[in-house]
Amino acid sequence: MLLAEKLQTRRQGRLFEFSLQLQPGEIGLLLGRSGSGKSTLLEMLAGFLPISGGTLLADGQNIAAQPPAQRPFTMLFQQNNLFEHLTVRQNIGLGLQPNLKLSKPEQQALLQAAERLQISELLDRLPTSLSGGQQQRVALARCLVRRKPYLLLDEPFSALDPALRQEMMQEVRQLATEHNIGVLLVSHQPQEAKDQADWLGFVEDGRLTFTAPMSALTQPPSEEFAAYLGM
Ligand SMILES: Nc1ncnc2c1ncn2[C@@H]1O[C@H](COP(=O)(O)OP(=O)(O)OP(=O)(O)O)[C@@H](O)[C@H]1O
Repeated sequence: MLLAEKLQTRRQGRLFEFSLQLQPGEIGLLLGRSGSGKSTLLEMLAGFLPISGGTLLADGQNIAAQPPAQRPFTMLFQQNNLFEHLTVRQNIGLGLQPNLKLSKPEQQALLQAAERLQISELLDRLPTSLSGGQQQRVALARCLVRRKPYLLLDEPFSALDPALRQEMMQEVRQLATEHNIGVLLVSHQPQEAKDQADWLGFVEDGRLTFTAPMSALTQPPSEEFAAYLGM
């Protein structure tokens, strides 16, 4: 389980402080207005921002001082996840070996991930020749081969059309369940993401002010949240 308690950082003098729990195999959906701090939370977890206070435990181990590469996270952004001069095969391979010298089992893992994400026939193409949806599948395949227990998704599908966004969300749901990966997903499309999420968190002014299991969410709990949802 991932556990953050009063995890703090400062940006431009502003305090961000987050507490949350994420179980393996669970998808937590993070909503909130632009600038509220959703990306900041993911960047703190991933180790891209200095932590100035609080606790960060992954499966009981304190990971707050670990560099990003050693933390149990892989992160996927809205775009620019791929190296344009490398083939799809090489882009996925980077998740296994930075020098791209893959052992036989690693090559096998790469092929399995490509098959799992239905991109086997794209392996020798360059990312620029792929559609946005195909590119995000390649990026997801790289996340998958890294075999990290937690996946941080920062609006990864927002550039895709609605049908494709739904399809990719279903894919993430299946990957989370099959591989027992805990997923934190930032999305501005709550209606589309909510069916696949286990719980929802609302970020306001640098804090997670509200979390609830999806099943318990019949009415938005605060005026601010209702306003965000346009209700
Ligand atoms: N690289 C940065 N350097 C300094 N301040 C930043 C940086 N990125 C974001 N901020 C500031 O931190 C605050 C929170 O930004 P953050 O990107 O976490 O919000 P967000 O909720 O993810 O917004 P959005 O939904 O627009 O992506 C904002 O006030 C923003 O200006």
